[in-house]
Amino acid sequence: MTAAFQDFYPDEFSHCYGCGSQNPQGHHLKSYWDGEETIARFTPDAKYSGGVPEHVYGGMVASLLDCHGTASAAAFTYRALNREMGDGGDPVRFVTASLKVDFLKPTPMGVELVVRGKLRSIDGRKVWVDLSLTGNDGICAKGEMLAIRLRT
Ligand SMILES: CCCCCCCCCC(=O)SCCNC(=O)CCNC(=O)[C@H](O)C(C)(C)COP(=O)(O)OP(=O)(O)OC[C@H]1O[C@@H](n2cnc3c(N)ncnc32)[C@H](O)[C@@H]1OP(=O)(O)O
Repeated sequence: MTAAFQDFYPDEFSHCYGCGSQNPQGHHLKSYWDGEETIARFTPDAKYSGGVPEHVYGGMVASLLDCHGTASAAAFTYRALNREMGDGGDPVRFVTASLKVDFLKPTPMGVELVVRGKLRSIDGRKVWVDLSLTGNDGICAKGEMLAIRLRT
């Protein structure tokens, strides 16, 4: 089975509620390559409802974009450096500096959501990632992230 980007985060940095393997209460989001883009799939539990039970609340949508975006920034950077995650070199780690979310339509509950990341640009430690979240009837949200590479 293919390892997810998050599987390569060092344990001491894997406590994120959205994607950390060391957080037993968290969502454990997993991000992968899909050609030149990145992809993650997630089906929120019914307790993450928005105004009505049929819709997912916006914080969950933003959280999925957030975690997939930083993982994608790391993956894009490894690829740009012609490196592999887990290659034994200095780990490439990112945090979110800025995340803009456009909520285009309600996100449906009870279906698998698909989150995609596309590299816009890499400028030194700054990586811009374009994000989208799709339900069963098209794109529900779009995001723009500026991720910053942590100094090692
Ligand atoms: C840890 C590894 C695993 C992580 C996995 C889980 C991640 C899940 C996603 C998250 O939820 S991350 C948590 C939410 N994010 C944070 O808590 C980050 C808080 N902010 C910081 O720690 C610092 O502000 C940050 C590391 C982002 C930047 O501080 P630095 O001192 O390293 O860099 P600096 O302030 O010099 O900024 C670097 C460049 O980015 C630019 N920049 C920083 N913040 C910006 C911003 N908000 N908007 C636009 N540009 C920004 C800044 O202008 C500068 O541009 P230039 O190089 O061109 O001069």
